[in-house]
Order: sequence, then structure tokens, then C-alpha cells
Amino acid sequence: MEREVQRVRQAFLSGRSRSLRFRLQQLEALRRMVQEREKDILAAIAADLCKSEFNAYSQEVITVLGEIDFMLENLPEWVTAKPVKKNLLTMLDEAYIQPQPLGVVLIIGAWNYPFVLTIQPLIGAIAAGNAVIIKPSELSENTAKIVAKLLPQYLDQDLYIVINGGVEETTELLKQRFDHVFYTGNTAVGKIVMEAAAKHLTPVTLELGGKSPCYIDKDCDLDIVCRRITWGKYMNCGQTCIAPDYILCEASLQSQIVWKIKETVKEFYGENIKESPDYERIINLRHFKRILSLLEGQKIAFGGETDEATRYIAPTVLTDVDPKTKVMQEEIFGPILPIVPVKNVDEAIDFINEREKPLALYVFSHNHKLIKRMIDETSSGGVTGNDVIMHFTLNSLPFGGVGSSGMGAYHGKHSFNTFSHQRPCLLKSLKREGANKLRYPPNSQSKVDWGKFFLLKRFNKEKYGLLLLTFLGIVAAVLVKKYQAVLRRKALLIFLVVHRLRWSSKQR
Ligand SMILES: NC(=O)c1ccc[n+]([C@@H]2O[C@H](COP(=O)([O-])OP(=O)(O)OC[C@H]3O[C@@H](n4cnc5c(N)ncnc54)[C@H](O)[C@@H]3O)[C@@H](O)[C@H]2O)c1
Ligand SMILES: CCCCCCC=O
Repeated sequence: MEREVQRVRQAFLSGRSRSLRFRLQQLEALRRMVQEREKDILAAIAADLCKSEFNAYSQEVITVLGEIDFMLENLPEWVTAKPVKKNLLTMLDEAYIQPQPLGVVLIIGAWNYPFVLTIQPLIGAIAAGNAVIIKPSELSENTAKIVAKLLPQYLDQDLYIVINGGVEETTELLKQRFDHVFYTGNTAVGKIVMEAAAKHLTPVTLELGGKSPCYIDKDCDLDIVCRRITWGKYMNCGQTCIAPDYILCEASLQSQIVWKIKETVKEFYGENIKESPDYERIINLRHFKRILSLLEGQKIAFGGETDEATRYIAPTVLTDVDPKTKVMQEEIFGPILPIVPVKNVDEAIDFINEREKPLALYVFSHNHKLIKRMIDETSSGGVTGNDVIMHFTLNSLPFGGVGSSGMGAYHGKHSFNTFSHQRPCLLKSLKREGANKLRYPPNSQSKVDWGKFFLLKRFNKEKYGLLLLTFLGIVAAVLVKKYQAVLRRKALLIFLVVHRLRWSSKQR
């Protein structure tokens, strides 16, 4: 492991990942990989999650291709140094922010969207000029294998490598020194990752989970609301980090919601859900059993059918759920949707605020003010109003958690920033030493007053005239510097005119 990391570091130190041209080439190669090997990628995702090619393409591949296109289009602008505002002391200097790669980045992927959750951070890390070690999740072993097979065929083989393995390999990897660790997965492992990174003072991005609430106001079109929730909850068999975890609504809405979700499930997956190509399976037996245990003692309004052999759990809704029961204590990450009755929006807000900060929050209402109030009075990684999941798809929005749902964010420019160091640069001249004398010892009241003037723009009234004079002097100096060529030409002109006038008067 140590040797592998060393090899990647040496490749980074060669400097070749830094040029804009190289980054664009690698991103184009990655795009080619996705396009040319699409069938293999879709087959691997299908084998891991029992997912149709259509779903694998629209939930994972489209996002990856969109992200690459977005980077290719914007990277030339993002990599350029950005001049910044200056103060009176630095007005003749050069001051700018230069984004630079961090170095060697470790990306630890998750299994539930095994392709996009591994490749999308990789795109950001390449765009920012880093070298990368990718550790896909061992739970989605087919996608892990295809990623390890394809990447070296298209990308620089020393700068970007894949290491496959489970907890043991990840533990070993985490002992190494990285310049950034980007982890997607559960909160408990997030703590392990952060602790390991802290030993090297390595910054981390933690894309974690949590119980994302979904509040339904009574002022709503319930047909539309339930269709959108059904889509987001049962997509990928509920194994989506930002799936609505539970519903909060007034008790009187419960039966209508149950009925409408049931009807929508029929519309989406047909009478025999098991036969639907659009309905996935639970990743493994451990998760299957964990999800089943959440049903114990609950009132199942519909669903609840299971099949251990195929790890099938039907879309299920629970009503009148007691917040103290197990299903409300941990992230469900499966196709079970509890409804917790609340009296009103105030109680819903309190309910959310009494718990850990979730990765996503969903609010449905015709009342825009109510949605804004929910946003103002709660906290979550992201929000979608009157829909679910969709904030993930907009790469101008940073995607990430807050509190126990994670730290840091990515997607689009936010990925580029996550994997870059924003290096502040100030370039001074060795001339104009006069102004610098202000900061050299011995210090004095007069120097402090000058400092106040230059940095805080505060005047000492007695010295007002003097300061004003200095200021005008500086302005004049700046103008002279800026218009040097023009002034020189003007002076020459004046000289020639005067000379000519003198000459003509002598002639007369
Ligand atoms: N925020 C997001 O973008 C996002 C996306 C997907 C999943 N998630 C969250 O991830 C969770 C589900 O994923 P998971 O945790 O089952 O994924 P997982 O078990 O696949 O773990 C993720 C990674 O952590 C590694 N790992 C597991 N145990 C480890 C240990 N003890 N030490 C070191 N490394 C270890 C695995 O090898 C894997 O690469 C859910 O909570 C979900 O909400 C979050
Ligand atoms: C439509 C794609 C959703 C991906 C969500 C990622 C977290 O699990």
C-alpha cells in the first residue's frame, strides 16, 4: 500500500497533472471511456443492484457525462488566477488568488450508486490537477472491478489508480499520508476516516447520510406530492442517501397519502412489482435483515412483502409511527416509508431540530412562505421544495451534508474548489521602500496613525491635511505610472511647440 501511494506521489511530483491541457485531455479520455464502455459499466451496475440499463444510465451515467462536459467547458476560466481588491498599502502591487492542486487525493466510494459516487469526485480531483487513489466500495464488487479494469486503459496509469478491497485494505490505506480524503458512506465510518486523516492533518470531505425528513403541508396537491415522493423513496429500492426517510404531516392527511402512494406504486411498477425492471433489490443479506428488523411492531399500511432469496422488499408505508421506535432511530436506507403525525408546521420544525442535521430536507406546500420558513428555521445539507432528490442534479448547487450528515461539498465548480488550494499571492516590487518603513521598528504613535490611515482609512484630525496630501501624492503617482507613455508624449509635444514658437519669434 505504502509503495502504491509513493508511486502516485512521485507521479504528482513530476508536475504533469498540473497543466490545463493535461487535465482537459484526461477528462476527455474519461468521457471516451464512459461512452465506449457504456455496456460494460451498465452491466456491472445491473449485477450489483439488479438495476435496468435505462435506470443505470439515467441515474448514474448521465450525471457523470454531464459533469465531465461542465468541467471541460468551464475549467479554462476556473484555473486562471483571479485578481483581488487591494488596499492603499498594496495598490501598486499585484494581488491575486491562484487555484492549485492539493496533491494526492484518496476517494473512498459507496455502493448504492457505485459508479457516479466514485467517478464524480474523481472528475473534480482531475480537474483541479491532483493525483488520485480510488477505493470503490467492496459491496458493489462488479462496479468496483470494472472501474479498476477500465480506468488504466484510458487515464494516466501512475497518476490515477484504483485499489480494491474491504475494511482491511481501507484501514491500511488510511494509515498513509494524503493531501485530501474524500469519503462517501455512513456516519460511523466517517468518524474512522476523519480520525485517521487527523493523524496527518489531512483535510476531509465527508459525504454521509442521515434521516431526511419530508414535511407535507395540508395546502398541497396530494396527487403530485405523492407521485414525486414515491419516485424518490423507492428509486434504487430506497438505497439513496437523499431519499425522503420519513414523512411528517397532520394525522388527517395520512390515509389519503397512503392511498395515493399505493396507487402511484401500481402505476410505476405494475401489479407484480417483483417483475418490474424498474424496481431494484437490497444490496446484501446484512442490509436486507437490518431493514426487516425496522418493521417489527409497526403498523404496515401497505407493502411489507419480502423475499430473502432475491433480497426483495416491497415498497412499504407505515402509519402512526412512534418516534421512539427503531425505524425512527436510524437511517432506513431501504423501501420503507414511515409517516409520523404532527399537529402543525411548528411541531414539524421542532421535530426536525431535536434530531441530528439531515442530509436533505423536503417540504411540500402551495404556500411559498411556509417553505421559506422551514428553510430558515431548520438546518440540513440541502433542500428541495415541492420535490425530492432534484437538488442533487443541479451542478451549480454544492452537494454535501452538515453536522452529522457530513462536511464539505462537491459537484461542478464546488468539486473544483474542494480539490484545490486557493493560494493567495501578493507580488511586491523591491522599490518604494519608503512606504514600508511604517512597519519597521521602532514603532511610534505616528506610525500607528499612518497604519490606521492606510489600512482602516481612519483619519487623525490633526494630521488630516498631511494625510490628504499624501493620499493625493499617491493618487498622482498612480496616475503618472498609469499614463506614463501619454504624459511622455504630451511633454514632448509641449517641448516641440515651445521650441517651434521660440524659433519662429527669432526668425521674425
Ligand atoms: N452523502 C452522500 O453522498 C452519500 C452517498 C451514498 C451513501 N451515503 C451514505 O452511506 C451510507 C451507506 O453506505 P455504507 O456505509 O453502507 O457504505 P460502505 O459500507 O460501502 O462503506 C463505504 C466505504 O467505507 C469503507 N469502510 C467500511 N467500513 C470501514 C471501516 N471500518 N474502516 C474503514 N473503511 C471502511 C468501505 O470499504 C467502503 O469503501 C448511508 O448512510 C448513506 O446515506 C451518503
Ligand atoms: C439520481 C441520482 C441520485 C444519487 C444520490 C446519491 C446518494 O445516494
